[in-house]
Amino acid sequence: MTPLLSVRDIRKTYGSHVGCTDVAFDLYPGEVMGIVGESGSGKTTLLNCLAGQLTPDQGQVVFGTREAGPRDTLQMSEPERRMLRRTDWAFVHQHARDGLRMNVSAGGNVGERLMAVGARHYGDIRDSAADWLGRVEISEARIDDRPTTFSGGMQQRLQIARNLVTNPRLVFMDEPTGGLDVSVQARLLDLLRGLVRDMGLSAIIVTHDLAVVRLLADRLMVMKDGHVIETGLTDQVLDDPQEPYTQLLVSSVLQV
Ligand SMILES: Nc1ncnc2c1ncn2[C@@H]1O[C@H](COP(=O)(O)OP(=O)(O)OP(=O)(O)O)[C@@H](O)[C@H]1O
Repeated sequence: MTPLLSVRDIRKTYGSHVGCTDVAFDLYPGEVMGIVGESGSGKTTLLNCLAGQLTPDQGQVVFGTREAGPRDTLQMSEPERRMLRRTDWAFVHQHARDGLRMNVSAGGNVGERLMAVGARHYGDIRDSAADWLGRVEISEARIDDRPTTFSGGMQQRLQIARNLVTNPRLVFMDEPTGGLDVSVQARLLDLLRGLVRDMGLSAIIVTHDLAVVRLLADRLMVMKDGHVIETGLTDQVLDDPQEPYTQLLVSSVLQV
């Protein structure tokens, strides 16, 4: 099987400080990769390099595009990358306000993504938006309301609907359940797990919450000081960690 994403030799420094280095892995279609590690280990830096939001100092990120097959996204022009972000890629931010347009209605937030990929028929767009609101457990009656009137959990579910409505090939998620109440997190996680399974999503999820990767990720990368120090199947890494650092992480001794 051809990988959906092939990452080679990624390095990103901030001056003399290493953000992440020596990162290489393949992600296959339908696979969910979790990236875990304590605060400052380089998770977000890596995710942003992979998602084209940060330019690494070196490396390759070859992605299987729908339109033109495998392409090194780091060699693309900015307009090409922008197009990818609107079509094949999706990015779920930790803070829903970073991924939503807060002064546009819930239906508009979802419909806008469809229009960006060419949908023009108002009735169809509204129907899809209503359908997606239902899929993320937001009442259709709220379709004309702005996200500012939603709870944090609802905003996050709306952000997920906005991201998934166009059927992206790869979803990047940065702490998707972070900053929410514990009970809200559990519900969101459950919803995400259902969507990942039903849609056969390919995703890369950064989190410090091992419960999130336990439920969602097929494979794990553990990061420390900008390096990937352990990789493997999620259950294998969490149940039988090989590296002392991973053992600390799993036993919750580290503050992550
Ligand atoms: N814009 C920046 N300028 C300088 N150093 C940075 C910058 N962004 C991140 N770093 C440093 O790079 C390292 C990796 O940071 P990064 O945010 O990727 O870690 P993280 O694992 O995502 O942490 P957190 O879970 O707290 O978000 C850290 O030492 C951080 O201080």
